[in-house]
Amino acid sequence: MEGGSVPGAETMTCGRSDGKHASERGANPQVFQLNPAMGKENSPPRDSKSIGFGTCGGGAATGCRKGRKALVPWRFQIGYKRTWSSSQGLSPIINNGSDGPPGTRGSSKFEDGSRQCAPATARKRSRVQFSAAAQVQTGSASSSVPKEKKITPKNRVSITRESVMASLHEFRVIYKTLLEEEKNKRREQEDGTAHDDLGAFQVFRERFCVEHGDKRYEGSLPGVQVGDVFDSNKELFLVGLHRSQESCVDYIKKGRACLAVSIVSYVQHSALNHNLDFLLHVGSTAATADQKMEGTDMALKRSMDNKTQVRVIYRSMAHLGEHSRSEGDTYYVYGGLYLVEKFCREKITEDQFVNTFHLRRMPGQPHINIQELVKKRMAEPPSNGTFVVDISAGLENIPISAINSVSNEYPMPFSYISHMQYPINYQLEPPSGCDCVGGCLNSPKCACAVKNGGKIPFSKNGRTFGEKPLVYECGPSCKCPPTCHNRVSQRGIKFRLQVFKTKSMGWGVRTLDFIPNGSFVCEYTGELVKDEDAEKTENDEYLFNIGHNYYNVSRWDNLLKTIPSLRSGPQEGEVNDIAVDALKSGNFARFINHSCSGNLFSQNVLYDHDNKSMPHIALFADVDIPPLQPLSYDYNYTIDGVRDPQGCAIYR
Ligand SMILES: C[S@@+](CC[C@H](N)C(=O)[O-])C[C@H]1O[C@@H](n2cnc3c(N)ncnc32)[C@H](O)[C@@H]1O
Repeated sequence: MEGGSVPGAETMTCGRSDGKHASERGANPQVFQLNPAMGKENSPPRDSKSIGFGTCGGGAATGCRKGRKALVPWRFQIGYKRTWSSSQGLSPIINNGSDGPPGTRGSSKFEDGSRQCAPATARKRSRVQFSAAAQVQTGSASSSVPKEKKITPKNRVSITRESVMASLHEFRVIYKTLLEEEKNKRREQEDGTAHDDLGAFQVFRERFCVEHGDKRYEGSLPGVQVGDVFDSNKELFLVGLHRSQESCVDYIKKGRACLAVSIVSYVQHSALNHNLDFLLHVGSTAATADQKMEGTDMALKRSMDNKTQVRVIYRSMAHLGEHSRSEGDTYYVYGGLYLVEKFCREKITEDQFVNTFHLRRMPGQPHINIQELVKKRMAEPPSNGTFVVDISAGLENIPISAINSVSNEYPMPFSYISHMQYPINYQLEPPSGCDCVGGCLNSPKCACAVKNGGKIPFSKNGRTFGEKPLVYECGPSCKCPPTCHNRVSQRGIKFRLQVFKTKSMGWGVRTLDFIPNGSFVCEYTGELVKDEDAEKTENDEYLFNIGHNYYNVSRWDNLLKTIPSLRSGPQEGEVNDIAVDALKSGNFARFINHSCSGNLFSQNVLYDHDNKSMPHIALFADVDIPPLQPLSYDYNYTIDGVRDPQGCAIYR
C-alpha cells in the first residue's frame, strides 16, 4: 500500500474463484433448485400416450435422446484464466457434438426459488407462432418492443445517469448472491483465509460484467454525481471512479508520464466539519531529502505540474447498525474534483522524510455532508432484485444467469434442456456424411458442401452469409474434425447471455458480449410436438411453429434451386405441421421476445438427422449486437394477432 490516506483500505488481489459450473452434465436430468421445497411439484413427465409423444424423463424410452455425459466446460474449471475480453475469438467448445446416441443430451429442472413467484408474463390466450424460414421481411422499423429513449443533447445527461444507477443496482443484486455463494463455498471448504468479497468480485468481473477492461478516466465521469455513496471499493471500480483495488491513488499513463486521476481518502477532521475544501494526502517516505520520487507520488506531482483534475472519494467508517449493508460498514462518498496545489517533503525523523500533497477542491461543486449522506444510505431499505447464477445448471457452455432488478420474482419453473427433445417413438436416422478428413472445403468432393449447393454456408470464423431455406452442417457421420467450420450451431453458445426481467414484456434475453453480425447465438429447444397437439396446449406462449415453408418460391427465389434436397419440391412423408413447445422443457431461448425489427433471425439446420420436417431452429445475429442489447426476433405472429400497418405483430 502506497501513501497514507486510507488506513486499512480494502485490497484486491487476483482472487481465484473455483468457477465450477453449477452442476455437471450427467446421465440424469439435473435438478436446479433454489428452494428444495419447490422440488417436486413441477416436473410431471408428459403423458406420452395421450398426446402420442414422450419425454426423456424416465430415460428408458426408445428414440428418446438421453444422458450424454459431458464434461464441465473447461473455462469454468478450477484454474481457468479468463479470456472474456476476446470471447468472440474463443474457439468454441465441443461438448455437445453430434456423434453421440440420439436423445436428450441433458436436462435440468429449473425451479423458482421463491414462493412469491408470479407468472412470467401476463398470459394471453392468443396463439403466438414463431416461424423459422417464414419470417415476414417487412423492413419496417416499427416494433412492439418499447422503443429506446431517443438521445438528444438535452436528455443525454439523465439517460447516462439512469444507466449508471441501473448498472450499480444490478451489480448490488448480483454481488449479494455471489458473496453468499462464496461464503458457502468457503464454509464447505472450512477455509477461513480467503476473502469472500474478492472471490465474488472476481466471478462478477469474469462472468457478469460488461466492461472487461480496467480503463482509467480523467476528470468527472458522466452519470456519477458529487455526493454519490458507494457500498464498497468494488462499486467504485464498477462506475469507474477509482479502479485500483490495491492503492489509494489511481493514475493513467499519458505519453511517458503518469497522472493521478483519483484518491481514496479517509474523512479528515475538517471534512467531518463539512469543510471539504482542503485535503492533505500523505504519500510515501524517503530516506533523503533529494531521493527520486516514484510511483503514485510521482503521478500526483505530475498532476500538480500539469494542473489536471483529481477525483477525491471519501472513505467513511459507519457504525454497525440494523441497515448496514457493506462489509466492514465502510462507505465511499464521491467528494468531487480537486487540484494538487502543493507538494512538500517533510523531515519526520533523523533519516526519514515524507511526501505530502495539498489538494484543493475546485470551486462551483455542490456542498455535501458526508455523514448525512452515509446515514441516508444506511437507512435505505434493501433494494429489490433476484439473481440466479446459472439457470441452465451447467447444461450450456457458458452459464446463463437470470437477473431481476425490477421485483423479487424468479423465473417460472421449467425443465432446462439444451437440446431438442424428439418424440418418444421417433428414430433419428443419421445422415450420410462427408469424407473430408482434414476439414471441409467448398469443393464438389465435400458431400456437405454439395448438400448446401456447393458452398459451406459459414465463413471460416463460423458466421453465416445470410438466411437460407435450409442449412446442412457436418454431422456424426462426417469424417471432418470437430473444428470443421461447417459445425456451428451444434457447438452451443459462445457469448455470455443473460435472462433479465423487462419492465413491460415479462422476461427477456440480452447479451453481455458484443455479437458480430452472422454469428450463431443459440438454438430454440423444446419438445417437438405435432401442430394438432400444440393446439390443445393450455399455454401456447412458448410454441415455435417450425413452419418450414421451404418451397415458398416468392420468399426464397433462386436460393431454393441451390439446395439439391429442396429442388424437386416436397418429398413423400414430408410433413410441415410440427412445432417446438418450450413451455415445460426448453432452454433460455424461450425468453427471447418479439420485435419486427429484431436483431436475430431463425435458421433451419440439419446435422444429426436428415428429416426436413424437424430441423433444429438456430438463431443467428442479423446485425452487430452491442453488449446489454435485448435479443429479439420476429415471431411472425399470425393467429389472433393484431398487426400494425407494416404487418408487424402488436402486443396489447
Ligand atoms: C416466448 S415468450 C417470451 C418470454 C416472455 N416474455 C416471458 O416472460 O416468459 C412470448 C411471450 O412474451 C411476451 N412478449 C414477447 N414479445 C413481446 C413484445 N414485443 N411485447 C410485449 N410482450 C411480448 C408475450 O406475452 C408473449 O406471449
